[in-house]
Amino acid sequence: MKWKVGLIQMDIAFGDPKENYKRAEQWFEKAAEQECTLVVLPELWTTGYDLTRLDEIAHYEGEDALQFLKEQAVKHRFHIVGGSVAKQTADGVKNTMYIVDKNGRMLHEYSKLHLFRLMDEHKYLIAGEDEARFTVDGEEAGSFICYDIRFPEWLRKPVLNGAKVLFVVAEWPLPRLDHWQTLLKARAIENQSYIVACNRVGRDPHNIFAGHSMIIDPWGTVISEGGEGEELLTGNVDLGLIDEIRGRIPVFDDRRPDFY
Ligand SMILES: NC(=O)CCC(=O)C(=O)O
Repeated sequence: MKWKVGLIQMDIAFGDPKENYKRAEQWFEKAAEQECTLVVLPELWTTGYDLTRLDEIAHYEGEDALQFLKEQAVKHRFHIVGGSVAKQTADGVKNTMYIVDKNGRMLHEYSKLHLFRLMDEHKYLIAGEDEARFTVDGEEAGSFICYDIRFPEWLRKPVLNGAKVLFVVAEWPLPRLDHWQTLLKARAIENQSYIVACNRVGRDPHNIFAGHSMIIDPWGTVISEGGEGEELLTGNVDLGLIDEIRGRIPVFDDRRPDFY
């Protein structure tokens, strides 16, 4: 399977879903012009980290955000890894990613497993308990949200069940840009998998965000990397490369799971 992926490295209007829908719609137009076949949005792309106003701005059961993603996918005939949105549930608000295919079918829902205390997530959000593994175009993949990438054992899990590409959506601040780049490269190399990671840019009242969205191949080579401004970052993902790399260094055959 080959995809032309488009990473929407956008700025996000703080606490203003209506404005962010408009912006996302324009980015989707650009992705269609570039003939992308799979498009990725960043974390919390409708609200940003306006956590104190979630009562007002979180999406009731995620419904309107999911509907928007489905319509855009059908309109442009591409798959969408829908970043994440603040989903209001009966138990509290989750940081939730939706993945929809080009026919407007929801393929997968994943809520962030690891809440990031440094940005107060633990005070306003509840953690998810979903599996990270899903299938798109018949290919196994994994879904992760930002801080999740610091937990290698969590990214390993879908890979041990066949995942070849790991999608990451983020609002990762600039002061830890080197962590972002290093962790993503390590996750690609150790898992011999593609990493497709979309980060936001711009600033909110508390943070400046790093951009530097990345597409990394299973050898750890960075195929495309964004700068620190808004852009649609594109690159080709060829899942045929996975078997070649895993054959070159057979890490998965050489594991000693009896010891760990
Ligand atoms: N939104 C996040 O989860 C940020 C994670 C982060 O910045 C980190 O250093 O980890």
